[in-house]
Amino acid sequence: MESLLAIRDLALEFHTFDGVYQAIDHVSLAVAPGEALGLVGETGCGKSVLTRAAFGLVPSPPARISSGSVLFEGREILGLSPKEQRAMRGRDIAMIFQDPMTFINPVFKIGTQLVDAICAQKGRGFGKRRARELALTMLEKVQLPNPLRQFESYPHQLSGGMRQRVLIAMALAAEPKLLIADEPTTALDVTIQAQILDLIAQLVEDMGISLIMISHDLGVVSQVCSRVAVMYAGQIVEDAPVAEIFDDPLHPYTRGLLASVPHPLRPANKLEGISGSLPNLYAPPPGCRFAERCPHVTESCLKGRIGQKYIGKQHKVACIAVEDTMQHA
Ligand SMILES: Nc1ncnc2c1ncn2[C@@H]1O[C@H](COP(=O)(O)OP(=O)(O)OP(=O)(O)O)[C@@H](O)[C@H]1O
Repeated sequence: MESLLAIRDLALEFHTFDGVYQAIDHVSLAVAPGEALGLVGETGCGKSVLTRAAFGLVPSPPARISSGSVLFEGREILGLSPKEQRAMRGRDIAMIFQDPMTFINPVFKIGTQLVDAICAQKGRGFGKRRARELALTMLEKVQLPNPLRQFESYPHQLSGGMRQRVLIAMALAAEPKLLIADEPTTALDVTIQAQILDLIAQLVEDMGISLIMISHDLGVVSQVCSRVAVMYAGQIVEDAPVAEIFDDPLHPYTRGLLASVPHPLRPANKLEGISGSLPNLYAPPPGCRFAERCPHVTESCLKGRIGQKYIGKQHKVACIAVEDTMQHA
C-alpha cells in the first residue's frame, strides 16, 4: 500500500553557540493510510523534532535539514513554500499536545473557539450556523458530558481531561488525514489517561485517520497503535508491529524500554530501566549511538554507521549483534 507519509533519510541539525547538534540522523519512517504508529523513546531522543521537522515546524535557523525527503500522499513537503506548508498542515494534518492550554485561549468560551477554528478551515466554507452544529457534534464525539453546557464554558471551568477532549474535538473537526498526538496524556492521571487513549483509538479508527502517537511509554502506545518505531539519539533503532515489539524485542534499547514498563507483579522500585544517558550529539560516536549503554557491545559496534535491516517481514532493527545472532541461528 502506498504510504500516506514517507520520511526518507531525513537528517536535521541545530546550529547553536555550542556547535552543531545532530538531532535527527538519516531517519526513514512511513505511515500507511489509517495506520496508528507509535513513536517511542526517552526524553530528548528527537521524537517531537522529527515529526515537527517533517511538516516544516522547526524554526530554521537554528535548525537545518541537511538531507532527506518527506512525501505526503506522494507530494514532497520539504520543497513547499512556508505558505504552502501551512495550507497543507491546516487541511490534512492535526496535532494535539500534552498541554491543551497551549492551544486553547483561556479568555474565550469553548464553543466560540471551536466555531472560530471550524470557520477558519480553508476550503470548507462553513458559516457560523453550520460550524456551531459541527462543533456540538464534535463535542459529542469526544464524549464530553453535557456538550451544550460545555459549549458555553470557559476553559478554566473544565478539568484537564475535559480540556484534552476539547482539543481532540478541535483537531478532528477538520477531518485531517493524519493526527499527531505528542504525549497527549502525560499530564493526566492514570484513569483519565486510559479514557483519553481509548477515545483517540476509537476516533481515528472510526474516521479512518492515520495516527502518530509520540510517547516515552511503550505501555501507552501499545493501547492505541498497531506498529511501533523506537527512537534513540536521533535514529530509529527498531520498527515493528506492537505484538512483535512486546513478544520479541530485538534491539537492546527496546528491551531496556520494555523492562521499564511498569508491571503489576513488579514493585515500582524494582524497575530495571537503562543505566547511563544519551550520547553527546554535538560529537556523536562514530558507530552505534547506543553502544556506551549496551550490555552486548562489541568492537564492531564502534566502527561505522549502523543501518536498519529487515529481520522479519515487517520487523526492522539497527543492531549488528542482532544481525549476527540471526545469521548464525
Ligand atoms: N530549537 C532548538 N535548538 C537546539 N536544540 C533543540 C531545539 N529543539 C530541540 N532541540 C534538541 O533536540 C533534541 C530532541 O528534542 P525533542 O523535543 O524532539 O525530544 P523528544 O524525544 O520529543 O523529548 P521529549 O519527550 O522530552 O519531548 C533535544 O536534545 C533538544 O534539546
